Amino acid sequence: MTRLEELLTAWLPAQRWFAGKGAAVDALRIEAAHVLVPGLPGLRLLVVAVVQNGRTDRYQVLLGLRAPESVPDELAHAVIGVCESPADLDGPPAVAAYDAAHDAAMTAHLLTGIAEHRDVGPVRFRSAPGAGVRTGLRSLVLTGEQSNTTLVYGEEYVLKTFRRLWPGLNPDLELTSALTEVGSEYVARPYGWIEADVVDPDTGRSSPTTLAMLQEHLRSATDGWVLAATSVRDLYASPGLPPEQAGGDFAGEAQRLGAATAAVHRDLARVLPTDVLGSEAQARLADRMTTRLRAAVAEVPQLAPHAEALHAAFEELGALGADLPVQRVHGDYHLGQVVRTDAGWVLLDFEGEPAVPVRERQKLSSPLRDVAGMLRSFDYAARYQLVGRTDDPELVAAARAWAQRNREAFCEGYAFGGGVDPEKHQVVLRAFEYDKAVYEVVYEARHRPHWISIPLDSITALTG
Ligand SMILES: Nc1ncnc2c1ncn2[C@@H]1O[C@H](COP(=O)(O)OP(=O)(O)O)[C@@H](O)[C@H]1O
Ligand SMILES: O=P(O)(O)O[C@H]1O[C@H](CO)[C@@H](O[C@H]2O[C@H](CO)[C@@H](O)[C@H](O)[C@H]2O)[C@H](O)[C@H]1O
Repeated sequence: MTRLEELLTAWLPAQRWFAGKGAAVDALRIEAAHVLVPGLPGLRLLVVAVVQNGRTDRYQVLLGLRAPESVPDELAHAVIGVCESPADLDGPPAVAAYDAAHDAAMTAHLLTGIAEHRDVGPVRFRSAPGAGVRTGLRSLVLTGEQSNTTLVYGEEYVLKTFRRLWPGLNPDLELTSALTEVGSEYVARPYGWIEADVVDPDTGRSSPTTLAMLQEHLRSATDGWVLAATSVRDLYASPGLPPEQAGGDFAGEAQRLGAATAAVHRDLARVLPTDVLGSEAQARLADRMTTRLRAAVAEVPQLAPHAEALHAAFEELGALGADLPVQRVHGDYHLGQVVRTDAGWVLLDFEGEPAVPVRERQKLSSPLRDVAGMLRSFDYAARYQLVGRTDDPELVAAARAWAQRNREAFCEGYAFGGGVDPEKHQVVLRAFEYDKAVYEVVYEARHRPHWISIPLDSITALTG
């Protein structure tokens, strides 16, 4: 009979959050299978090690096991397959294995665990100091293009389960907690987390690793990407009109978002370490960008014609000379990471780039890296409705005008909100924008090949 490992080998690569798309799975091991609730062996938290091209990545799977005939219809879409029963499961010889994130009867235990500070073997459930956590709420999985899996409990909480596991405290929990402690109005309050000790393959040591974060659910939130996309759609529906006259103008929001971003950067610099990069450190930063560019060109050959121009921009950063202030930053900032609530903009997902080890993501960086991320996102919002239609010069000009207007508004808001004026730091800003666009080309090649033209077209336009 099929083993669970075989089922997972077929299932994992098909998941949106699986990072190793495009490469074959050479081996898969279940490194840990924690029964989360004593007496409930049908709910397990798996740490699954996946070997691809000699590299091992670890993923978290909340696994449900039931007798095949007792899987209810509403869980049919979550079934991974039927496999032989684990030795410690006192039940039928064959069980249906399914993604228990979709099973509200199972996920209720996660909330209870957090509320009760449970320790279950090496898995620790914790609530944030002073946070009372309500239990008995039903969860639903948020759908969407995500690197993780987020559950919404009633109207109260979201529980973000980190799918790809990197040893260490997840920056999302770390930075959101730090900002909440200083009373920032621009983040959603964390209520708790789940962690376990996971072995760091590089050091062989086991370190506490964040598995999930429980956070305030922002009920009135509208995704920044959705708002921006609506504005672009309005513009395309008004041929010949400039963005400021087209209705649905986004510039006011972009400006407020810039100010909110500056406030968050200011708070992060106040409560967490800061430093200044001198010329040698800048040269190393530029070298890292070049290394990433080389790897990207090897993976996506369409980048090759632009490599020289991109490299030149990185070298300019390396030779900057003037000191570069660095601090903790968001690290993967874009319109899908911000939501507009009744009270204003709120920043989410301080996790950084999920494909980068947590150790790297905890390093200090220039806040202009986040600014560059958001400017790239304006460019994405302007271009994505043009995929396959770039031969319409009027629409292309409208897209350019929209991105430029919102870019200026965001930078103005950022400077007004107390940040440096991004437009006065062109060399740094450009290098970060190019570096992000290179990252995006690889990201799209792996996850959304039909969108790869978006960053590639921007790189063509940016590098001339
Ligand atoms: N606290 C929250 N309140 C309301 N919606 C949220 C909250 N956290 C996340 N979301 C929604 O879930 C989406 C994905 O969350 P995010 O943290 O960015 O996960 P991922 O790392 O998987 O992209 C966000 O774009 C937002 O729409
Ligand atoms: O939000 P995540 O942490 O999952 O970030 C990853 O996925 C993002 C896409 O969902 C990706 O962002 C890119 O696409 C966005 C539009 O969908 C665009 O606004 C961003 O500018 C662009 O970078 C992000 O890079 C990736 O890490």
